[in-house]
Amino acid sequence: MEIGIIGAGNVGTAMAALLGAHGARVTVTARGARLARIRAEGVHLDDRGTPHHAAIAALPRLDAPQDAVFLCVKAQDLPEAVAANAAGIGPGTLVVPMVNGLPFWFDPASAELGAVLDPGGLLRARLDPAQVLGAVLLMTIRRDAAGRATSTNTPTLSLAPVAGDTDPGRGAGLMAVLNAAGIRASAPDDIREAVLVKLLANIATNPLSALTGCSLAQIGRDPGLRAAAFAVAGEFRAWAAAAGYALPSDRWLGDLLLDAGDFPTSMLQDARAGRVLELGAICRAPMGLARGAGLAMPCLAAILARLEAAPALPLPEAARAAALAGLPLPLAERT
Ligand SMILES: NC(=O)C1=CN([C@@H]2O[C@H](COP(=O)(O)OP(=O)(O)OC[C@H]3O[C@@H](n4cnc5c(N)ncnc54)[C@H](OP(=O)(O)O)[C@@H]3O)[C@@H](O)[C@H]2O)C=CC1
Ligand SMILES: CC(C)(CO)C(=O)C(=O)O
Repeated sequence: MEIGIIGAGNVGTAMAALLGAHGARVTVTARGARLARIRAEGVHLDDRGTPHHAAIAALPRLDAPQDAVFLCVKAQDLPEAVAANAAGIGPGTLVVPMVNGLPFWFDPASAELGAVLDPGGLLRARLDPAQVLGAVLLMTIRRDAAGRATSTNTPTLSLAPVAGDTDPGRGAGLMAVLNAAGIRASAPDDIREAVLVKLLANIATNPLSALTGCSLAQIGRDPGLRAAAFAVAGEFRAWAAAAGYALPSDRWLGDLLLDAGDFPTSMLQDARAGRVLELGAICRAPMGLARGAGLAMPCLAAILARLEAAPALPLPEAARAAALAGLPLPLAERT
């Protein structure tokens, strides 16, 4: 099986190292200095103390159809990445967008989602829903200046077709390759519900971490930050309940924060590096759906307004308390 990995950031590097080190035929795409370094040194992952290294093919863009392609870019970069790698995606290629947030395939009929997640309609035009496997990745990954990745929890991937009429077994071969590489891959009963469960963690923590510079465990330990995270989670859960999904409790979220330790969320990593934040898929798309259902998300809206008004991100520690003051928390979350 030929596997293409588009994007050699945190997720792409970790996937390429695990798959490549376990004998899968992998080609990764990268740009500039990162491409040169992968060609010279391969890809490296330290997975909870176990090193994985693979010398794999690296190209600026895929040049031949693959059996499966993992899209390991930020959600807002998906259209450009798919267009640039069109030669690697044939009609028989399985396409796996490894993005956080609401994915473009979540509700193809929603114009509201399309406007945020696939503004030019390129993803819907180029990708047949029957070839897309929805994915939810549970992994905490970061990289050092040399591009070597470190991950601190068991790599766990939920994977399933997104179109109702696709053979649910499609992707079974890919699943076997992933499991052989130590990635715990399985098919959830409902891939959309799995997306929302992960999104509960992201929507509650990523913007808050980018604003304040705090890790997941810091958010879990600090009463003010935790209250804000739980307030956003409550707003999101209310929309999900109206849409027919029961999401896990604040207790689940609190445990996740403390278990994750001092991990800087992917959005905090972006804020520190001055990169575009993944706010469309993680915040604006769900807010749009909630708005459409007549539900407001005032605490999330206030955090977004503060992110937009911040002169630089994350805010210095001295400015943290002022940034959190006056957030519209429900009574239950006020300390
Ligand atoms: N970090 C984590 O622990 C986790 C992240 N996620 C999610 O996974 C997704 C990927 O995140 P992550 O790996 O952290 O992101 P990174 O920013 O680390 O990596 C993104 C990669 O995409 C490349 N890229 C950007 N635009 C394009 C393009 N147009 N064509 C080709 N390549 C492109 C970048 O290359 P360049 O550097 O050249 O710009 C970079 O290598 C996100 O949705 C994130 O939220 C999910 C679970 C955990
Ligand atoms: C680890 C986690 C769940 C944090 O919210 C994540 O997915 C991210 O950092 O983007």
